[in-house]
Amino acid sequence: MTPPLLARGVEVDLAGGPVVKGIDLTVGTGEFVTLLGANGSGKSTLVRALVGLIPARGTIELFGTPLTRFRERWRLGYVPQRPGSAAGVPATVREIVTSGRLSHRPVMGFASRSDRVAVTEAIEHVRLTAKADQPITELSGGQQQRAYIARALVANPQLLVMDEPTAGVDAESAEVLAGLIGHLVSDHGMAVLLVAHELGPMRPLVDRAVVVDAGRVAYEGRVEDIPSDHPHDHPHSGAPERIRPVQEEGPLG
Ligand SMILES: Nc1ncnc2c1ncn2[C@@H]1O[C@H](COP(=O)(O)OP(=O)(O)OP(=O)(O)O)[C@@H](O)[C@H]1O
Repeated sequence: MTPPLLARGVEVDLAGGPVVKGIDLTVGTGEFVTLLGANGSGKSTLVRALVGLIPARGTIELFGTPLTRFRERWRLGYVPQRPGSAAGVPATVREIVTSGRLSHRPVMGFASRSDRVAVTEAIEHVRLTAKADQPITELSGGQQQRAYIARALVANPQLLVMDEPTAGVDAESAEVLAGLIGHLVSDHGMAVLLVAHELGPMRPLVDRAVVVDAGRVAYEGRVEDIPSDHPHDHPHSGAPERIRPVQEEGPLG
């Protein structure tokens, strides 16, 4: 079966030089793969290349189609790292989630009844119904992250790519997210690529871990078998979740 994601020999250069140095990665249908690695190892850069946000060399195919020719955007959901709050008048939760249906609509089309139903359901799934019409800026960090996840999920993607969705979010939000993702993987066969420092409640969902070190794959296999000398926050270490500074990056995806 054609995998949702197939990457071979992916290389990315940023201003300072090579950051991703020849990575092979496959995510199969219904498979949950996590990308682990130390800060600055290239995980975010890799996933941004995989979803087409930045240029890369090598082969990247989504559902068997080369990335450059991939048009079925609804099949891919992407939750970027720590979306910053919007400047100007902040959008409500419902508006943000509705924007996730754009890939289902004709250009400039109005939201259909099915769009509205899908949006209401996605907001319910991340348990934000009571906050649906509040500006996103009035929500906690964890609730904001849930809204962005609802936006990624409202199009019913078959591959969901998430960049540290639970970094710095409250425990309840992390649990809600893990429950929801687990349901979508087991009942709908959604594939997941998760960048994480701490797996937390997502850990039981993981099929395969890929540890990135200095732009290369240093380990691939079961989470339980990751050698402890690999430079990442080892899942057995019990280290507290690292709270990282909010990045100056607008919401994408
Ligand atoms: N826009 C950019 N221009 C130049 N260099 C960058 C840019 N973004 C990231 N880098 C550098 O690329 C390297 C990899 O960064 P990246 O964010 O991909 O790592 P990461 O593994 O996701 O780290 P973290 O866990 O901290 O998010 C780092 O050295 C970083 O400083």
